Amino acid sequence: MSPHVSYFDTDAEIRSVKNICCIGAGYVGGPTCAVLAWKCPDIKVTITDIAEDRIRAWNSDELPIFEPGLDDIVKEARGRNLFFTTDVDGSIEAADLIFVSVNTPTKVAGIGAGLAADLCYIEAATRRIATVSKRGAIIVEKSTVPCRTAESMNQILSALSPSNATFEILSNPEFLAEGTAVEDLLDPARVLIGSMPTTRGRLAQQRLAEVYSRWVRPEAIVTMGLWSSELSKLAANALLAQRVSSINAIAAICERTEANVHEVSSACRLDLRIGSKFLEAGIGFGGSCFQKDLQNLVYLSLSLGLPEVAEYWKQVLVMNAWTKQRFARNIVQKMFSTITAKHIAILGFAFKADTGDTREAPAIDVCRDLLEDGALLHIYDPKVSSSAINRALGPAKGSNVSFQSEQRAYTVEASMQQACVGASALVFLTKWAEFESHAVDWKAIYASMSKPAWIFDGRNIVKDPTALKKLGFIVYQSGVGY
Ligand SMILES: NC(=O)c1ccc[n+]([C@@H]2O[C@H](COP(=O)([O-])OP(=O)(O)OC[C@H]3O[C@@H](n4cnc5c(N)ncnc54)[C@H](O)[C@@H]3O)[C@@H](O)[C@H]2O)c1
Ligand SMILES: O=c1ccn([C@@H]2O[C@H](COP(=O)(O)OP(=O)(O)O[C@H]3O[C@H](CO)[C@@H](O)[C@H](O)[C@H]3O)[C@@H](O)[C@H]2O)c(=O)[nH]1
Repeated sequence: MSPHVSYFDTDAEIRSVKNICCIGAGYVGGPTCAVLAWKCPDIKVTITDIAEDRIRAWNSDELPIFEPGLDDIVKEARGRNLFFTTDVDGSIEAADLIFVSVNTPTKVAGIGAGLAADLCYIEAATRRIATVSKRGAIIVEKSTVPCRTAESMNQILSALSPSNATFEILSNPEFLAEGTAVEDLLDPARVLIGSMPTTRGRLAQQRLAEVYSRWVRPEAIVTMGLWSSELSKLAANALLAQRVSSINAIAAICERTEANVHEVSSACRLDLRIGSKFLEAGIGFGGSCFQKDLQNLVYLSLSLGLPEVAEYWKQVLVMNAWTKQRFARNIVQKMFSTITAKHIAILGFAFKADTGDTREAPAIDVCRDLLEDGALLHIYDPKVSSSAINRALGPAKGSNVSFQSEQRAYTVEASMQQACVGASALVFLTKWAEFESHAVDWKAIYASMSKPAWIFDGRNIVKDPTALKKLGFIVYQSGVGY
């Protein structure tokens, strides 16, 4: 290993941070560095990506992702000290500090397929840095990576970079949740900064801490070892996902015992040792992170020769898959065991509210199961485009995609009311505030539907089932026994 990469203590200088580059303009790189630029007007922040359409969108009035509050921040900082560009090399070359915020999806082929993280984007970014950065830089792992990924990055830098370039790798995992990204970034529960236990490692850690300390409470900036920081990200997501699967397992028991999971979870929440968050039962967790990071943890455990640990975390995924399936099966069963040619309104498609993201959305599995059983779906989501739904489900019947062989029986609708017209059932799959609003005219919706009219609530949206039953609806709620 070459001495210019600080696995060893050296007296080489770590520059103060005046110019930041972020590789990857996605759901994490975009908001994270936009907030950083907004809060630190004296630091030049360049977000770079190989995806031209994404960069074009970041430079336009239609940002590529929807996050409450993000538009205003980008508008204020863009062109002042925040820049979006496809010039990856130029951005790297000028940077004192480089966030690596590329995607780390689950491998789909080869060794570890279906479990291991695909690190090809991390490797490609690291190789670019090694080749292009003449002076060296602090490199910050922002992506979620398996424990000890920094070691491989270090080896790449050692092998490829010029000998007078000095690099230091830090781990700074991101904990923002989609839909509340700006809020989370402005007031994070914690900012982890992991470094090697060397003088230079600690100095680099301090440099990054200085940047965050411009707006983050000092007690929330936590420094630790590099490997602990990498593993903390996987551990946090595993623990959160585990809570969701645990309450969904309890929900299944509730449905068979006339118990109500919302009452049971509120009883549990009162215990401060259990805590109040992440105990909402429903149709299972989605999103680009929980499943991928659990798979990553399962693979890591197997690679470390810990099959019992791997099996333990795998069960969280098994319970989640079963929860989605069980919800779809319940719909078929309650609707007289056949949904062939029945119209069903799907309300919500995003994996959670306040985002247009559909990655691993439970709605995809539920819709696929219902379509498989012959239903005709009418899908409405306030933030998910019809092209995103087409990508997730395959093109709708009647759409003009001539080269696609398999077409699906669904339409994308412009409103909740429109989706419900003529439907036998409405199914809540995302907890959008507009579905819970007092402004919803349930009487009119009931009148517009086929009879009997069912409601299947997978997101605890219906607060007064008795009122809806009085109107004539047959109401089923996840985790509520009747
Ligand atoms: N989405 C979230 O809420 C979230 C939260 C915390 C952590 N994370 C983690 O952050 C990482 C990024 O997630 P994301 O959701 O932003 O992914 P994303 O797919 O939205 O964005 C990644 C971007 O990186 C770009 N990219 C890939 N290789 C590149 C290269 N060599 N040079 C330049 N650009 C390159 C891609 O084109 C893409 O636009 C992942 O590891 C993820 O697990 C995500
Ligand atoms: O009680 C709950 C809480 C969440 N969910 C579902 O769980 C999924 C994930 O929700 P959430 O964690 O709020 O959103 P993400 O954007 O996926 O954020 C998670 O994943 C990110 C990526 O790693 C982390 O940074 C965040 O800290 C972590 O919360 C969604 O489908 C939710 O509907 C439930 O079903 N019940």
